[in-house]
Amino acid sequence: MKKINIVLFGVGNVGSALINQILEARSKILNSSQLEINIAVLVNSKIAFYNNNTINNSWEADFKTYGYPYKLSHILNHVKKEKLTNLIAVDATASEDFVKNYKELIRNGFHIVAANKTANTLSDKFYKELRIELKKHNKQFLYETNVGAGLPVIKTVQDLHLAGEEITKIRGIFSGSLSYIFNTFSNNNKSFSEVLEDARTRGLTEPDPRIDLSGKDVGRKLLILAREINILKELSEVRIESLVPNHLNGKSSISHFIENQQELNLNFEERRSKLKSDEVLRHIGELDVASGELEVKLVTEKRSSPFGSLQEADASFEIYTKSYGNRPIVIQGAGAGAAVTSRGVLSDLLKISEKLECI
Ligand SMILES: NC(=O)c1ccc[n+]([C@@H]2O[C@H](COP(=O)([O-])OP(=O)(O)OC[C@H]3O[C@@H](n4cnc5c(N)ncnc54)[C@H](O)[C@@H]3O)[C@@H](O)[C@H]2O)c1
Ligand SMILES: N[C@@H](CCO)C(=O)O
Repeated sequence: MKKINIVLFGVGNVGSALINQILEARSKILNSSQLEINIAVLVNSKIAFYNNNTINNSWEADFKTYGYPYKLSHILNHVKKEKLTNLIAVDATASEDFVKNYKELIRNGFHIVAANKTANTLSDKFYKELRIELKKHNKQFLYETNVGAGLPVIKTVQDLHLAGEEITKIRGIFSGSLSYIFNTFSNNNKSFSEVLEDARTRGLTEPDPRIDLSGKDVGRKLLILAREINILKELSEVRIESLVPNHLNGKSSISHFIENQQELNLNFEERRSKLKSDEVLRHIGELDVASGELEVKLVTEKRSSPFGSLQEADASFEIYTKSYGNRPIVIQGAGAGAAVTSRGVLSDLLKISEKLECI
């Protein structure tokens, strides 16, 4: 019998879906894998709820009622005091600041599972130091949902690379958010801001939708895959076409952007009016290994092409390698959404637990 103790940072779309999936799957996992999953602490940006009993369906009310203003040091003291082992920190925040805590968490016995892409896309220096710290403390760090949400993209690229397969190019619709937005926008008469608002309220975009529209989210994913195959780049080196006008960029608040998002309509209306009846807009990421170029752009595709015929929030990744020649490995499916993402996080948790000691 094994038990893992999770501290969940980020109780938003993905974090909440994860708790509900764990509640639903917990007894099945206990029976099939002799693994008990305990969510020891729930944390959002303000409060932490220390769960001394088994978490149950009233977790949301308990979190609000019994949550205390939180400090990381309190959480570290709590897990020590309670002698919790097999600790895993889940980062389901979108915070650039939070990842600065990873090294401290590792030093205090935590493995890490991250949906947050930030830790893998800060400087090359941070990227390498984090891996040194993990090795030093014999801790694991899994982040499959960083690219393609629940789709097995990172593992596939890692396995090919590890086996000595030469990856030559990765090209695709990297963003489930923008896939949904441009599928919908190209196929009806709704304004761009209406489509964007619909995607946001369905939990399909980043908490700040400008992270998607500016191309930064796809740029991050390209960088993550590039680093997996030893292409040492910085985010600033990715060539990105931003779809956010300067006056609505990251320097203003999210609510200011949302209040003014109709200002995007004119530009996108113009792009849509230029489409022929057999064409659609598609947001593409490309990593060319030979040139070392990483590029993010909005293009026009034929409706009948593989990318043009994608539906809903589908992402699609074409991985070109030496052995597969000009017929790439294709990984395709929903590339955004809380349910598919949290399932990917849960799968990472189970993978980590396989290597942990029984207690
Ligand atoms: N939604 C998807 O389809 C998807 C897919 C892949 C990856 N992700 C990633 O998952 C993460 C979460 O996305 P989401 O849609 O659930 O976001 P969200 O905004 O709904 O939730 C984020 C949560 O993090 C909390 N938080 C912020 N700063 C914190 C801090 N310092 N400490 C503790 N908690 C903090 C917030 O209070 C909130 O509860 C993001 O990094 C996103 O990129 C999402
Ligand atoms: N913005 C992400 C989903 C949330 O991380 C994507 O489009 O893949």
